Amino acid sequence: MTMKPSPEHLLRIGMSFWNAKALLSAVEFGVFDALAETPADLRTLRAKLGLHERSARDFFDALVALKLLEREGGVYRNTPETDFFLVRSKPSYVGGLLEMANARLYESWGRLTEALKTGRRQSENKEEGDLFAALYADPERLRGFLSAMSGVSAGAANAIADKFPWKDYNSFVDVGAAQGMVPVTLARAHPHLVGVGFDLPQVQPIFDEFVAANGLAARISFRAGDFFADPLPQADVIIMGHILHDWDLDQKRLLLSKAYDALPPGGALIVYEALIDDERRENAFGLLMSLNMLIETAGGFDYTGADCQGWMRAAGFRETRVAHLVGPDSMVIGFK
Ligand SMILES: C[S@@+](CC[C@H](N)C(=O)[O-])C[C@H]1O[C@@H](n2cnc3c(N)ncnc32)[C@H](O)[C@@H]1O
Repeated sequence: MTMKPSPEHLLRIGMSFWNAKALLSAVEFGVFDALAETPADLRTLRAKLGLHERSARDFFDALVALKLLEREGGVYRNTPETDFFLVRSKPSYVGGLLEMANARLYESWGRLTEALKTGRRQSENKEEGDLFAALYADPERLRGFLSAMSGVSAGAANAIADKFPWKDYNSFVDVGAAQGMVPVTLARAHPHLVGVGFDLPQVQPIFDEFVAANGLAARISFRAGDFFADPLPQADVIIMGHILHDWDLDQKRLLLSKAYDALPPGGALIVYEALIDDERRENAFGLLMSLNMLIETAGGFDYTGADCQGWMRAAGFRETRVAHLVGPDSMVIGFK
């Protein structure tokens, strides 16, 4: 029997921006924050959030249908998942990434066709080559970006804490540490570790605030620097998360060789990203992340575990291996 073809898969993908934008607007309105305070009926919730009456009911019920809210007897409440991950006041909040997607990426991705034609980045200040210079000129955007990075790296940070043999090492440097999610997670999980977050000087106040709020200022410090202009701080383990994909191949190789120089013999480099699978056909998130680098950066691109191991070997690392972390994320470890 031949299967009747169905357009369902195509239409679901083609229209999935509807789902995405409904969630992004819900985060922007603070729907999950409001319902964490108290579950509410349509009238109360609409008034609290300031929505026009025309489509408020459709909006909230669409969120119910998307399994982002629950509704019982006309009263809306968060699902366990949205209550844990999308309430701003909770330490488990990962909505910074969605806030950034809403405020920046949604619009820039509207120019994907243009980016694919020209090879040129499309996010704000298109003419400026460096994403970070463009981002960090505006303190609001800087804070939003750094908190978004915590959302991106929270799951990977826990998995790195579990899956790397930390008992054999005493110190680490997280290169391009952003708000400090990885240093905080590692220090919390392994009380013998001391760590440094290395990043551009503008990042320091936001990093220090996050580390202090987690009670870890005694074991985690910040070092300001530019990883292209300055040597990297020395430590037993160097971590680079979502760093290499921002840069072109020569810059990637330069950063890997700087990491090699900063490690002692026996030291380790951990690179983690949404690594593309070696066959380049499974990890759609990794491949789309690479397109996101087209949208966001002058020459960045994502890569496979095999690519990264090859560059590490060329930089001098004697042994390399790839380990899956969580979801689309994997790490490549290089031992000096
Ligand atoms: C994409 S974010 C990754 C953040 C974090 N490692 C993670 O995985 O969530 C890149 C980080 O690199 C930092 N960065 C960019 N250019 C830098 C430079 N030249 N020197 C030091 N840090 C830099 C940015 O400030 C930002 O925190």
